[in-house]
Amino acid sequence: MPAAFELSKVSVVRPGKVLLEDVSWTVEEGERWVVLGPNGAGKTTLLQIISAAMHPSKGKVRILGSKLGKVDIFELRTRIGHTSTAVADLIPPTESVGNTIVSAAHAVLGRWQERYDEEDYRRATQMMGEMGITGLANRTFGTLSEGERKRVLIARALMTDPELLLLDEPAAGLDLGAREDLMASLEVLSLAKDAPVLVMVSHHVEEIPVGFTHVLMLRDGRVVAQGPIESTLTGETLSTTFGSRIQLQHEGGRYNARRAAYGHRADRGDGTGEAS
Ligand SMILES: Nc1ncnc2c1ncn2[C@@H]1O[C@H](COP(=O)(O)OP(=O)(O)OP(=O)(O)O)[C@@H](O)[C@H]1O
Repeated sequence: MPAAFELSKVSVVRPGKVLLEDVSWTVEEGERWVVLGPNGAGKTTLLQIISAAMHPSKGKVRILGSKLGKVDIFELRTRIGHTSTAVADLIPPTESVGNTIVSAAHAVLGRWQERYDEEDYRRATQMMGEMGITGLANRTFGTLSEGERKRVLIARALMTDPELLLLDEPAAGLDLGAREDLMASLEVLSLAKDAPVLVMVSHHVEEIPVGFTHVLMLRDGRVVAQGPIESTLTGETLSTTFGSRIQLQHEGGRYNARRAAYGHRADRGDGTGEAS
């Protein structure tokens, strides 16, 4: 089976600024990745590359078996789900939740006169169930809380049964309860056998749902570390990525991080920490 996507020595350069430098990254079927990094590290730029929204200045990109530059990107994009605040901003506030989700079948934002069949409605209902928002079907998008909107966007992105689902900071701006509700929905999704390959961008280890398998850490456009989350996400790699001595704890499949107390080594956290 080909990799879900493969980046080889990818750089993105803009006048006076290197956004990504020499990034090589392969993601296989069945993997769930979190991309961590501080503000300005290049995370959104990386998602733009793998969503076929941007071409690199240098390097090679293969997405879902096709080489970027030699494939119909409009066809390719229909196989990729993408949620971000930019997508949310395009949804008319008066659109119902049900229509916001079902209209993904025609790749439109805001329902007009398209026709949908039984299967479209069945799938929209199923996705609302999976994201725990069935009760919101008749509400308008503009009246939803931030947490409810995030789950509607994910249900919409899942509507077309994408092979690759990209989540750009899905928990940003959520309160603790809404974040944990979203984490529960993402945990169900990440553990589902038929789920798409998942790539989630975040600033916070607390926002990594149970079931995520791999991590890529970025700083100043360069990869600090990447690999299986258990062995790659450590106090040491987090400290290098965020430029601060960080202590990591891991319990019940979830992570939390804080500044390392004086005398603690910023090392892999298993709840004990080590004095140096
Ligand atoms: N067209 C451009 N020209 C110059 N610099 C750019 C351009 N687009 C993005 N940048 C810069 O590139 C860097 C990486 O941006 P990007 O949005 O990918 O980072 P990010 O990791 O997603 O950041 P954040 O966490 O703050 O959203 C930032 O410093 C940004 O200001």
